[in-house]
Amino acid sequence: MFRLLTACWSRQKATEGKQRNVTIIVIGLDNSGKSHLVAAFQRLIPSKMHSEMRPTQTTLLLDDYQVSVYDLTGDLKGREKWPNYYAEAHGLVFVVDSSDIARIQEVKIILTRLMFDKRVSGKPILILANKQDKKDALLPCDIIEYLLLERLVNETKSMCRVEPCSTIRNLPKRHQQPIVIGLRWLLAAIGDRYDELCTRHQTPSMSNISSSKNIRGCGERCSSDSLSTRGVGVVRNNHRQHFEKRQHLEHRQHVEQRHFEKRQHFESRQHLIQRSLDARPLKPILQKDGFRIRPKKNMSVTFALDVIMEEGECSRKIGAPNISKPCNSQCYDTKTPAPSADANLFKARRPKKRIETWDTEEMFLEDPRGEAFRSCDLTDY
Ligand SMILES: Nc1nc2c(ncn2[C@@H]2O[C@H](COP(=O)(O)OP(=O)(O)OP(=O)(O)O)[C@@H](O)[C@H]2O)c(=O)[nH]1
Ligand SMILES: [Mg+2]
Repeated sequence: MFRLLTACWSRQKATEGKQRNVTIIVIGLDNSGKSHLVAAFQRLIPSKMHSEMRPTQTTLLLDDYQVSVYDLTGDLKGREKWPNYYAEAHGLVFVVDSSDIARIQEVKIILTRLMFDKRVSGKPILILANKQDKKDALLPCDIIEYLLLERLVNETKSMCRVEPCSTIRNLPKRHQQPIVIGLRWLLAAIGDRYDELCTRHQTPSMSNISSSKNIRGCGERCSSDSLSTRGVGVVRNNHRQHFEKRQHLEHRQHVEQRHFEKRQHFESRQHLIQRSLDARPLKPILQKDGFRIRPKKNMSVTFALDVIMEEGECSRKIGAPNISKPCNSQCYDTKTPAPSADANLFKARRPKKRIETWDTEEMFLEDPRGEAFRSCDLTDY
C-alpha cells in the first residue's frame, strides 16, 4: 500500500514537473462566437480546473499544458483592452464569423493590425472560421484569400492555422472536433518555442527597466566625473571639453541615425499595412457564372514559415523566408480521411496528413459543374 502511494505521489510530481503554463487570448469581432468557443473548450476538454476567479479567464488542462484562456470582448470598447494582453500571451485564437460577409473587411483591418503589432508578430495564431453550420458561411480558402493571409504570415513571421468549426452546443460532436484539433496545434506550436516565447514576454519590461537604469547611472557618473576634474589645468580642461563635444556629436549622430531607421521602418510598415488593407472584391471568389461555388469538403489549412509540416507539427526554423503553400489545388486532398471518432479526440496524437477534411455535405449546395476547387487556388495571386 505504502509503495503504491509513493508511486502515485512520484508520478504526480513528475507530471507537475513537466507541465507548462500557457496563456492564450481569444479575440475577434463582437458576435463572432468567442464566448461560445470558450464554453465549447470547457465542454470538450475533460479538464479538472475551470477557474471562476475572473469571468474572462478559464483554466484548461490539456496534454502537458495548463492553459489560461482569456475571452476578450470584441466590441469597440473591448478592443481597446486587447493590447494589455498581447505581451502576456504565448499564442492567440482569432475567431471569425464566417457567415458575416458584410464584416469581413473589418476582420481584415483588425487582423492585419493585430499581426503587425510587435507584441504579437512571430507568435502562433489559430484562426477559427466559426459558424460553418450556417448555409452561406465562407470556407477557409475564401477567408484566406480575402484576408491575404499568406502574405500576412510571411511578413509578420507568425505561424498560422485556419480551422473551420462550429461552436454551438447542439451540433454533433464531430463538427466540434476541429476546435480541439486547432487548440492542440496551437499548443504544439507554442511548445516548440516555449522558452523563447516565455522570455519574450518578460524581456521588454525587464530591458526597459535595466536600460533606463544604465542611462541614469551613466549620466550620474559623468556629472560627478566632471565635478572632480574642475580646478585642474586649462589645457586638460580644453581636452576634456573637446572630448565631451565629440562624444556629444557622436551621440547626436547616433540618435539621428536611429530616428531615421525608425522612420523608415514605420513607413515601410504603414505601406505594408495599407497594401494588406486594400480591399479585394469578394464577388469573384464567391460566384462563377451565376452559380454559388461551394466545395463539399471543408478543411483546415496550416501556414508554416519554412518547410511543409505535418498537422500538429511545428517549424523549428522560425524566420526562414519561405512559407509552405498548403492552400493550392494539390493540397485539397479529398481522399484524406475525416477526423477519427470521438474516442480518439483527447489522445495526444500527431495525424499524418496536414490538411484535415471536414465533411459539411449536408450544409452546402452541390457544385453543379464540379469546378469548386478552382476558386481555392491561391497560387494565382
Ligand atoms: N449558428 C451559429 N451561431 C453561433 C455559433 N457560435 C456562436 N454563435 C452565435 O453567435 C452569437 C454570439 O456569440 P458569442 O459567443 O456571445 O460571441 P462573442 O464573440 O463572445 O461576442 P462578444 O463577447 O460580444 O465579443 C450568439 O447568438 C451565438 O448563439 C456557431 O458556431 N454557429
Ligand atoms: Mg463574449
